[in-house]
Amino acid sequence: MTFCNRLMEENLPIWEQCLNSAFLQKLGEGTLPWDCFKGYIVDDSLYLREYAKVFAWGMAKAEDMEEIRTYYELLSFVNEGEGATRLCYLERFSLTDAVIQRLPQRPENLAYTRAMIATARDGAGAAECMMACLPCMVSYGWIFTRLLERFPGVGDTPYWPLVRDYAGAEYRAACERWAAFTEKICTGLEPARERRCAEIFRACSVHELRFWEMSGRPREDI
Ligand SMILES: Cc1ncc(CN)c(N)n1
Repeated sequence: MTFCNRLMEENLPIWEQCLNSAFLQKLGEGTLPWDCFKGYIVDDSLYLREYAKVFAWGMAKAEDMEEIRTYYELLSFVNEGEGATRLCYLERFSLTDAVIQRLPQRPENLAYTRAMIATARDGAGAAECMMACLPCMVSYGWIFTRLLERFPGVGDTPYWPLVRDYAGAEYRAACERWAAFTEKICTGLEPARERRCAEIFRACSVHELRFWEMSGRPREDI
C-alpha cells in the first residue's frame, strides 16, 4: 500500500465523524439552518485565504521548478474553483468579499490555519508542507462523495453547487494528482520523518473535524 493510501485509511474514522457531523447531515437532508451555512461560507472564505499562505511557504522552500509549479497549480485550483463558489454564495447572502475579509476567523478555524502555516514554515520541506494541506483536499473529496451517495436529493437543495464542486470527477482527478506528487516526495523518507508526517496528517484531519463541528453553530457577527 502506498504511503498516502495508508494515511487515508488510518484517518478514515476521523473523516467518518466529519461526515456524521450535524452540519453535514443536515446539509445532506436539506434541513441545515441558512444561518449556519452562511457562517460556514464566511469562515471557509477566510480559511482559504490563509490556506494560500501554506503554498507560499512551500514555494519559498522549494528545491525545483516542478515543486513550484505544483504549488502554483494547487493554489490556482483553490482560488479559481473553490473561491468562485464561495463568492456566488456570498452574493446570495448580500455580503461581499471586501466586507467579510475584515471579520475574524472563529477560534477553531484560526487554530487550524495557524497550525498549517507553522507546519509549512517550520518543516524540513515539501513533505511537511503537503502533509499540512493534503487532508483538507482529500478529506473533502471523500466526504462529499459519500454525502452524495447517502443523500442524492441534495442536488435539489441550495447546497448543491458546493457538493457538486467536491463530489465531481474534476476534483477527484485533482486529488489524485496531489496525492501522486505527495507520494513522490514522501518516498524514501527516514522513519522518524515519516512518523512526523503521519502526525501532521492526523492533526490536520482532527482540525477538519473541529471545523465541521464549529460550522454547526451560526456566527453571531453577520
Ligand atoms: C476547512 C476546509 N477544508 C477543506 C476544504 C477543501 N479544500 C475547504 N474548502 N475548507
